[in-house]
Amino acid sequence: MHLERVLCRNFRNFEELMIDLNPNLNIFLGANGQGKTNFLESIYLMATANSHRSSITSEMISWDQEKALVQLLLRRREGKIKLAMRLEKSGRQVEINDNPLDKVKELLGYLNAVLFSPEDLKLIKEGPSHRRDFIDLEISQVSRYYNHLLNKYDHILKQRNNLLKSIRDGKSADREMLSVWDEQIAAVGSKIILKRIEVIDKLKILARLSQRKITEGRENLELEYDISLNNFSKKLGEAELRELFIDSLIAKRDQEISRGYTVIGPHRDDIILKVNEMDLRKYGSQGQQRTAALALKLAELEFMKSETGEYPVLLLDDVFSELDGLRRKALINIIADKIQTIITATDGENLSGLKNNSYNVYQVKNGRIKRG
Ligand SMILES: Nc1ncnc2c1ncn2[C@@H]1O[C@H](COP(=O)(O)OP(=O)(O)OP(=O)(O)O)[C@@H](O)[C@H]1O
Repeated sequence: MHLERVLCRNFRNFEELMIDLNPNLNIFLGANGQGKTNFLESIYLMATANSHRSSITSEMISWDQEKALVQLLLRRREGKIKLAMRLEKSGRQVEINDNPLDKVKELLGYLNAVLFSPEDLKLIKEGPSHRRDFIDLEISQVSRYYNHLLNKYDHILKQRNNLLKSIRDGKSADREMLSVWDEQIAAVGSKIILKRIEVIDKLKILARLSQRKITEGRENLELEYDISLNNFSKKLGEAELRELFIDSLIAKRDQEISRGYTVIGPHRDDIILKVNEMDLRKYGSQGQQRTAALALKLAELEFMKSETGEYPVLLLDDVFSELDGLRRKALINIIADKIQTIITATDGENLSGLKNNSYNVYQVKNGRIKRG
């Protein structure tokens, strides 16, 4: 798939912007703070229905305005699609081919995009929530049903936590109601866990391949789902996993009541990353961590291709200056003509290897973008 046109009106520092993109490579150059990341944000917002920088709609609207619009023309194998998001301080509305959708999340699955930015090192270095978000966002882009499960799980978790707090604080003694929530959280949570494991099994093969390629066979990257339920075995089917989930909740009853929240479930799980059998987060060098972040992103591209039959759009936010020769080469080889890529950089210094393709260059200055 590729984007043909991006239109932004009163989005961040863009008053009115209409950019026609090259189906292969697009390079956006500009000094710091001119609007390069804002441009990528407008695209990623349409892929994930959320900004990667802020969940607050009003922050994306130009400061002196009440409303903003982002509109994309997308070409997929089955034809052209027009996606639009209208942002107002009170919320967002989305449209597909000029037809409004009921929920913003229904935008998921039309535009698939992979974003790689220096921030992605957090995926390796920081806490489990970054890795959970990574896997959840990735699956949500190819499965609206999975996203629906996540929303349902969040809702059940909140209700269950409220009840646990009330019991702890002596405001409620409704332990029977707790059993009802146990059933519900286990039913939805088991589905989420099984899907994550299935996807991680695919990703680990792809990421391992990428890591070996980038390091010329020196590093083996491994990914493993780290589940918070005791006695879990990969052989369990959905019904058995649900039973195990409920039993585990019952075993944790006193602990959960004294803490006032749910201590096990997919919201507490993690992904363990190892290089050559060593825990990457704790012991990996900066270089190994950067390579793994890149390998995961490359795996994400291939995973989406295998799920949807088309490569997603690749957004690279100022990453070339941070990559060494080998990693840069690996990324350039992947991009080569088959994936529409949108790159931002402060200058073209590290991008020379890319320019064999057909490409457009744009200059970004103070919220204006000009080709050439
Ligand atoms: N809601 C908004 N309304 C108007 N301007 C905004 C808004 N949000 C951010 N900006 C402006 O956008 C600019 C930042 O743009 P952006 O983050 O795209 O920078 P960049 O070109 O990617 O630079 P860098 O290379 O430093 O990342 C800043 O000048 C900021 O003041």
